[in-house]
Amino acid sequence: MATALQVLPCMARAPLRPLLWGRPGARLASGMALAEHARKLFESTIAAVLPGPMMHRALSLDPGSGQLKVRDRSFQLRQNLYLVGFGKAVLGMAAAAEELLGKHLVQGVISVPKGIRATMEYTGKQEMLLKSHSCVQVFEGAEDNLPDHDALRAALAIRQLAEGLTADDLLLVLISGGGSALLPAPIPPVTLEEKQTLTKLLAARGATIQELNTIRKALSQLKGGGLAQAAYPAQVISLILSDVVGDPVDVIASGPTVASVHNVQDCLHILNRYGLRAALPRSVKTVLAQADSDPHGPHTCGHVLNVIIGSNALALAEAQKQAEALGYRAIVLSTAMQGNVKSVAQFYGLLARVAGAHPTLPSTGTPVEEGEQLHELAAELQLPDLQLKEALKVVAGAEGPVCLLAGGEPTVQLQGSGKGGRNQELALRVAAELGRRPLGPIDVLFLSGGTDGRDGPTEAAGAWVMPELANQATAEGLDVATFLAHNDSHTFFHRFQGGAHLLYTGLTGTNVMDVHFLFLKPR
Ligand SMILES: Nc1ncnc2c1ncn2[C@@H]1O[C@H](COP(=O)(O)OP(=O)(O)OP(=O)(O)O)[C@@H](O)[C@H]1O
Ligand SMILES: O=C(O)[C@H](O)CO
Repeated sequence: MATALQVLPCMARAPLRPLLWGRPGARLASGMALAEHARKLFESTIAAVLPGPMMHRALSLDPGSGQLKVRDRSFQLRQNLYLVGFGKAVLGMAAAAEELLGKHLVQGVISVPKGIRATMEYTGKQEMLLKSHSCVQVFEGAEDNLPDHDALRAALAIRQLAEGLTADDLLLVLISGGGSALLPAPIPPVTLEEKQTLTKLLAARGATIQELNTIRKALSQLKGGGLAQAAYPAQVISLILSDVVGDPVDVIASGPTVASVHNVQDCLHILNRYGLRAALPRSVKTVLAQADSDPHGPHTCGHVLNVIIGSNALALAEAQKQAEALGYRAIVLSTAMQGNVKSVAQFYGLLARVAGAHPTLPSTGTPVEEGEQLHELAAELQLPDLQLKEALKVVAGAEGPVCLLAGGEPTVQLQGSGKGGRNQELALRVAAELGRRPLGPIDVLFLSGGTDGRDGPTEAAGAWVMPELANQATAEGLDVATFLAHNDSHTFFHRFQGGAHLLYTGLTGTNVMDVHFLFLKPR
């Protein structure tokens, strides 16, 4: 009731659009349509970045001559092809490589997430599976995206294969996000457990992926160019599916085929920043002390071709096409959504508010103020490719519904011990922002989903929300703020409306970061 009353003044100042609030039933129907569109769009976005199509785009083989073309480079195949891979998308990438290059393939080893083959079999995704008598050995490990002994065994098998190669051989390296956890080979005396603890602490304290992977590289035999070095003098082709903003090849999966440019000072700064330097285990200190005298020098990677074959930008380009096919004016806001999840949520909240209030802009002070806040926040977030003005122009000029698309990876600083993930936490925070004050005469839906299908250590890929959520939750006895304070977004969504707002895809077999969709539909 209070909400409806607060909305009225805003309606009175909105002369540019017909304001049809509709009966509650009609509003619900409109909400349902948005939710259906959101789910559809999420599914088709993921389908666009499945490994097979991207591998086929990057590679071609002339069956007569055995010439393999990768972008504008040619390589001669003559039963001299070896394959290694690690990452959440690597099973499907390996299956595509086997299909394309199988008769030249001598041997392979890949390290992929636990349970991924069973998931692909169960969901009938045959194209993601290797042949039954494949020469590629599969290791499954890194449950919950943490390095474990299975992943360590895989890393050692990969190292052994690489070290056995000669100058006549060609090593195809398949890399995707999640590769760091699936290729752990700590430099002794650092143990797997010590590395696991350190990376977990850094991640929980909000370290960026660049910072996290700088430390991982310094403590690893294979990261930071170590794998390329092990494979020398064989030629190395790395095909990389990017899950990092800006597609930096030295950061994705900690750059095992890219020489590291970081030194000990960089590592110590990072450890200092997160208050971890004082409590470092002796083994880590020992390895860092040795690091500068034994770098994986830049000269070690001249034999490598690193190629990005897919990214978040590709996924969003497809999402834009699909959204337009569903009848929305669509625009990609950014492929580099980074920063604290709280600020990112505030950004989307303000964006929806400014977009919703747009018709009232000339006649009221408040939305102008919010417009300024939005621009200030955008500047603070430092999103290099943000198309904010263009997006607001699209909203202003649109006759019908609009879909704003973005991708990236905000950071969560864990404070509570609840169960959640980046996407679910972002969605819940956006719901809280949207529910703070009434919006203009529009229906709004926000979706945040991880393209790998797993949001943090949960079974869900993400969640979708609408402005009514906070009030509806209160009516169900669920307090959004309390769940947020404990980083317990998954528990919240699991309980709220029987889990209806959760996105479940299962492991998708790909990984190009997260996608965010903001649907705005004038009433
Ligand atoms: N309870 C929680 N609430 C919110 N976020 C969480 C929670 N627990 C973990 N996270 C976040 O989940 C992230 C890890 O998620 P996930 O395992 O999906 O990794 P990822 O970053 O997608 O992995 P990769 O980049 O290696 O593919 C971390 O950023 C962590 O802060
Ligand atoms: O594996 C990793 O390091 C992250 O997914 C970034 O690529």
